[in-house]
Amino acid sequence: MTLTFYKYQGTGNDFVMIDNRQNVFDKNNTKLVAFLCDRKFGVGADGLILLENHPTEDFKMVYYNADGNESSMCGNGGRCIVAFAEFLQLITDQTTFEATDGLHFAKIEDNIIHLQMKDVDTVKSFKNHQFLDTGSPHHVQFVADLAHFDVKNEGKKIRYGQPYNQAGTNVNFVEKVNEDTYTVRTYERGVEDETLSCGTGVTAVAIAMHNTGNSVATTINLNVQGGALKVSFVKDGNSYKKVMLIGPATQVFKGEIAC
Ligand SMILES: N[C@@H](CCC[C@H](N)C(=O)O)C(=O)O
Repeated sequence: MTLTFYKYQGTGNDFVMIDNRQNVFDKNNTKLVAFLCDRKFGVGADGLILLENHPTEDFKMVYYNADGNESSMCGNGGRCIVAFAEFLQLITDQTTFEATDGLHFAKIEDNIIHLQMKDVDTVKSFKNHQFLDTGSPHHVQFVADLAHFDVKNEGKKIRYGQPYNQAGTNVNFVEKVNEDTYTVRTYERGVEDETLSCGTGVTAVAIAMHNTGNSVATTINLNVQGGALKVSFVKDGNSYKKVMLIGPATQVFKGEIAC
């Protein structure tokens, strides 16, 4: 069988994107997803995303990590699928779609995707880190000299260590640039490596920085390995609402692969 796919990237977090409105894709084939994401034997990507029909909203997003398993929300993937929906002429400049963590509103302004993320009601603070769920689970921790930090090995220890164990977490290492700007490097669960950017990760960092009093700003700039993102939010009591992940999403190429 020959499969038509598109490749997208959002600040360097890259995805195989498939239009599955005609149910062309074998959704339970973990090995096929892992093969397509394999950088040596397949297309190569951090994850694979299916765009599917939805009974009431514009479309449905189904997200798989590079290891082949369906996973929780992907923020950069969410921005990329909005760009893909516009490319397919399913939407114009705004949309509501369903992902694993619920409905997401998004708008496109000057080619930049503004994706609303789920509300965050709980930020758990520990001595050296914070833990929160922004659609996916995130450990947030300051480190010194982030540019030379061993993200892969230190991230892996935390991801598989207590209290996360096998279910795991994504791990974000952070350095402050100024009051409203941070540099972030992320070890991603399901990729089991550092990625160039993680959308739910920078969202978690922005909220954690506000929650811990490191920033009073409600729009935070995040520098990642693959570019720059912004996260804005409104603090309402103990909750973070109207959380927006803002940044570019680009189609890289279209292809066909025998599988
Ligand atoms: N790259 C993503 C996060 C994808 C999910 C994550 N790997 C997990 O399984 O928790 C993003 O941009 O948010």
